[in-house]
Amino acid sequence: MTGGKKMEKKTLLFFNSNAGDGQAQQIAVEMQQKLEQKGAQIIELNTKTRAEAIVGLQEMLRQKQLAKIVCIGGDGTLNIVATALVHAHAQVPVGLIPAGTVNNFAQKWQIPLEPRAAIDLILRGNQRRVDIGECNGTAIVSSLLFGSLAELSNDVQQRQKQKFGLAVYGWSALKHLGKRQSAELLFFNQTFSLRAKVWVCLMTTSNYVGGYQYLGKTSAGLHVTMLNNMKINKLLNYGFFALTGNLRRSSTLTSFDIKEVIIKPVAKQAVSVRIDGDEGPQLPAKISWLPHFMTIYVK
Ligand SMILES: Nc1ncnc2c1ncn2[C@@H]1O[C@H](COP(=O)(O)OP(=O)(O)OP(=O)(O)O)[C@@H](O)[C@H]1O
Repeated sequence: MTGGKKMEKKTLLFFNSNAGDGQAQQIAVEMQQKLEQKGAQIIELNTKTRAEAIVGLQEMLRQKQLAKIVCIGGDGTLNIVATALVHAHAQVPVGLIPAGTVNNFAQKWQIPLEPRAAIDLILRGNQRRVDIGECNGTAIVSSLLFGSLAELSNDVQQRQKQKFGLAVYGWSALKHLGKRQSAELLFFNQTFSLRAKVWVCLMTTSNYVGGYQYLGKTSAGLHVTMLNNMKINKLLNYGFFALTGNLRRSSTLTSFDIKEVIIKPVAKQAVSVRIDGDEGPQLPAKISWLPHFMTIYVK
């Protein structure tokens, strides 16, 4: 800037009063004081919907107003920030104060679940770049899910999740087991193609899902795990290996790591995708791995 005073970059405090048990707003007040004591200039973004929040954030990123983003919420809230970073092709460091129900991303990166400890970690300033994914323009910070399990998750509302916790997914699964059909899908990129009947397909950016380590050693890329048909004996086998962190040793699964893939239903069938716990687009979808894309504050 010439002639005038150089505009000082600000810290965006982005929070979601719907996340977890609804404490994010209260946490935000305390975090604002802590950040201001350290000399940060705080701005907030007040929006009503996810779509509005993405557009608002994108605008701030384009104007290069932000020194950092402090995000208070779970994976769904962090996904809004990451999606705006993807749209704006921007690199602004992101600090996470976990206030969700599961907080998978925070557990993976050992970000303290206690807000004061999380803000101290951000203030220490240690950063690293982490891998995320992208599906038709939406970021994937932790996971993408489609198939019967994803559809039954669509039946679970945030209100029920806050009241009953994760048990609502188990209840919904029991209600639907046997009712839903698998979908015949084509997975392809420039070097591979696979046609499979899929009951459920999970893609993750790390070896964590639902706050637990479910995979051991993995190679570069998004980690894909598919259940091709669902019977109760398969479910038990799958559960055993998932709980012991060895999901890929289960004989009932197809799994691989991939950097880019297009997924299309073979017939005209509506298959919706869930990303980081929120309802996402329908297939077909182009899914890409974005290595070292997002800068976060870590221990
Ligand atoms: N600024 C916002 N405006 C509207 N909706 C938002 C906003 N921020 C987040 N949301 C939505 O609120 C819902 C809950 O958020 P979030 O996923 O962070 O919490 P959670 O579900 O309790 O946590 P977790 O994903 O870790 O289980 C999500 O559907 C998310 O998209």
